[in-house]
Amino acid sequence: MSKNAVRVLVTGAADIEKEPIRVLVTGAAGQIGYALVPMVARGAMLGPDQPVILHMLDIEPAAEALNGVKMELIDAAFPLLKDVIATTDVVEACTGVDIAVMVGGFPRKEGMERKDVMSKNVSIYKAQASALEKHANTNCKVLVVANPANTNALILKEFAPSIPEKNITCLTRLDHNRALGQISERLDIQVSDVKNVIIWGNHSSTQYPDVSHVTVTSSDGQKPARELIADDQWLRTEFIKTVQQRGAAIIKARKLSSALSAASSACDHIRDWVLGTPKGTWVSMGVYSDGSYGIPSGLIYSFPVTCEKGEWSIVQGLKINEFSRTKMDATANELIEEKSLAYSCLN
Ligand SMILES: NC(=O)c1ccc[n+]([C@@H]2O[C@H](COP(=O)([O-])OP(=O)(O)OC[C@H]3O[C@@H](n4cnc5c(N)ncnc54)[C@H](O)[C@@H]3O)[C@@H](O)[C@H]2O)c1
Ligand SMILES: O=C(O)C[C@H](O)C(=O)O
Repeated sequence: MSKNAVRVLVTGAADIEKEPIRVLVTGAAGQIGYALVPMVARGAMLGPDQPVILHMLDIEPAAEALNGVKMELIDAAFPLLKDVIATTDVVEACTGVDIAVMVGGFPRKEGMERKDVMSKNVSIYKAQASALEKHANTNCKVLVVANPANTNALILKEFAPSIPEKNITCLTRLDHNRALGQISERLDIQVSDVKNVIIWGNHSSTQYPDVSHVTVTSSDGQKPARELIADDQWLRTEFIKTVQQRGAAIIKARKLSSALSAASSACDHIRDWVLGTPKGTWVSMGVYSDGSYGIPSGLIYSFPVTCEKGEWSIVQGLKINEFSRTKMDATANELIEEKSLAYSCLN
């Protein structure tokens, strides 16, 4: 049977293998790509019974390394991995994909701000928007990881007008997970017992990690994290700063930007989007603003969302105090500035 043929393996009356889902990873020869593709092939993104076909894109200078990644994927003999396409041709990479994880681009190096990588990256996202629009599946879900992630996603949305705007998102789940991690460390509890942090805004040092609604599961039920931490000064200063600056701290320590945590969080983002968020839990996703919470539309902004049947919805009705309002507006203002800078880079 050819690898591309739709397989229906009937091994027992009720045992029918699902059709493979095609997942594009751009920048697949890079460090996030190298961590991400085995996670996808193992089922960490789409579930342990979901076959996948990986489409890996990189640029010509990385073609040999990309082929090496393909060789390793074959060598790992992942049962869920039905085929691997490794290419430097953007059309071949985008054709027929159901999920696109856009990691390709230039990472920030020590001492650089995200704005420094803006001009290199937004032009890549403008070009790849049209390839996705023309060649991906109509309902393709897009996750932009490469920085500046929110603004790259916005450029992709603007230059791919026929992709539904709800299908274009950016990664702030890493920041969300970092905030959960900091709270669990502070309280010396399991991270799985902490939920409902919010990352508002930009995946940058202006993001606002908000603990106002975080709860902790303990033997006597759910308790607000704020009450258990009992140190508002820490929550308003050091905690926020640590989460905002975590990317820079990893770069300082590794001399490379975060990769395994970024790859794992990208899997979390797509898994929850496609398979749904657990009841009573929300996650943070960078999505196209509809004006909720007074955030201007026309920006890709991180909100708390729940997901069901492959659709995200912004959690509504949360109380916003004055401290939060100021921080939410500051990060929105940075995104407005980034948007105009991005357009000036494209002109
Ligand atoms: N949103 C987040 O939470 C988050 C977290 C970590 C890193 N990042 C960002 O993710 C991106 C990738 O990081 P990395 O550490 O893997 O970088 P990397 O340099 O190791 O890999 C990037 C890869 O992209 C490739 N590439 C460059 N231009 C391309 C193009 N036009 N098409 C396809 N591929 C192209 C490069 O050849 C390279 O292999 C960076 O922009 C980084 O800042 C985002
Ligand atoms: O901060 C960076 O530039 C890398 C990445 O976005 C991160 O958050 O780790």
